[in-house]
Amino acid sequence: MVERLSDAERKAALLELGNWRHEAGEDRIVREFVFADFRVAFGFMTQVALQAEKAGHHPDWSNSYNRVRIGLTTHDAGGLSEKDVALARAIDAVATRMGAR
Ligand SMILES: C[C@H](O)[C@H](O)[C@H]1CNC2=NC(N)=NC(=O)C2=N1
Repeated sequence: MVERLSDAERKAALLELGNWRHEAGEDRIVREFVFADFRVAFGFMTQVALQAEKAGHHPDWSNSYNRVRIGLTTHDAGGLSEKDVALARAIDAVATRMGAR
């Protein structure tokens, strides 16, 4: 079973990720992505879904037209784990390729 990140590990991860915000209550990280239109936003979600399946780790997310809001936490660990950090990195790479702002 994957371990929850310590305070120091979480702080280091947030510094590295940069664009993600920590929600202390649920111990999760969140980021909102804005794309050119719905077609691009949905393409992004499709790419992220494939990565999530590959990782066996899945985002909590919502979509409204060209916006995708993503929350990451590890239910099994009761908070943030290295799996969330790894998925956030992968998500950021897809978002950059797809011109997110
Ligand atoms: C059995 C399966 O691997 C687990 O239920 C996985 C699936 N995806 C998951 N995704 C997330 N975000 N947290 C989990 O704890 C989790 N657990």
